[in-house]
Amino acid sequence: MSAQILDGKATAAEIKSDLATRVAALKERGFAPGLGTILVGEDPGSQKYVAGKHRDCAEVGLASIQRELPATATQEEIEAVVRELNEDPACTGYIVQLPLPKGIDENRVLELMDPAKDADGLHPTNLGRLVLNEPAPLPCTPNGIIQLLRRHGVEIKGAEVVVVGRGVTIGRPMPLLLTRRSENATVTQCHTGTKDLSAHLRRADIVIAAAGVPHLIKPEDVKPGAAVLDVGVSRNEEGRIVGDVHPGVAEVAGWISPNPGGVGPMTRALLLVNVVEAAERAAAAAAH
Ligand SMILES: Nc1nc2c(c(=O)[nH]1)N[C@@H](CN(C=O)c1ccc(C(=O)N[C@@H](CCC(=O)O)C(=O)O)cc1)CN2
Repeated sequence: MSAQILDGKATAAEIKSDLATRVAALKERGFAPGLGTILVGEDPGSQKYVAGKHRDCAEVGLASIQRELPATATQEEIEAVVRELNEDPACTGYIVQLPLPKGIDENRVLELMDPAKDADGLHPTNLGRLVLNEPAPLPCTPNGIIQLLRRHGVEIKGAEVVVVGRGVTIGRPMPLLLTRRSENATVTQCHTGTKDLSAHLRRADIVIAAAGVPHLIKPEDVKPGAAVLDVGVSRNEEGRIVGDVHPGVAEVAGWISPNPGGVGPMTRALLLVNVVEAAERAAAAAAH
């Protein structure tokens, strides 16, 4: 068997094309949404992701506002930029690129953001709204994974899903999205403390691998026909991405997301969705 591809690049392109039409409609009504980014330090991966977010903005017609600080920036200097974007009317949504340099209290920075401008859905208020089933911007990677599965016709309802990882951007929020009534999946969350990861994986209809451990998921761990999403980003000596999923898994799985070209482009597209949806809500509120 050779798995079908969950093509994130093509799916993200479809989403962006729809967003371009919606942004043009907002502009005609006098609303010009803009995405802000705060990047601290010179991590090449983070620089690349942020550059990609601004390219996407240009593609769909969103304004973009970039703030860059050196790796030596203090907590106070970063918080000053957060306050500035909270007040800037041209910036209708923004993100703080993670991770922040060592020594910076990431949670304090996220908590200082205006939740109404939180384009990542990672502010504690918005994560709380998600828990309470209230409308909120959804965390971009988990939402990107759901959209990727839906658009390829992979059945989520009733599926046994194993999420490997418990980080703030993917592992923690992923089960919250999957267990909403609209998805109705049954989720097992695995992590470094899980005793027999392989036993959990072999039962899964859908595997979401976000551990950051190169080739952690082997062909013998995967149930034949399962959908396997690789969100792991490690780099080899040449700087190339090595995912959490061993290439041999493609011979066993029914569906597989390439890495790169799978979940990454979806993360970026769903970020734009959050910005456009917030602007559409503001436009609707102004009309009443
Ligand atoms: N504030 C946030 N920080 C981080 C997030 C996040 O969602 N919000 N997630 C990751 C990084 N990330 C988004 O910021 C991200 C990761 C990967 C990609 C992407 O398009 N990857 C390409 C490959 C690019 C490459 O060659 O390196 C792909 O998968 O095809 C976009 C965004 C951590 N930080």
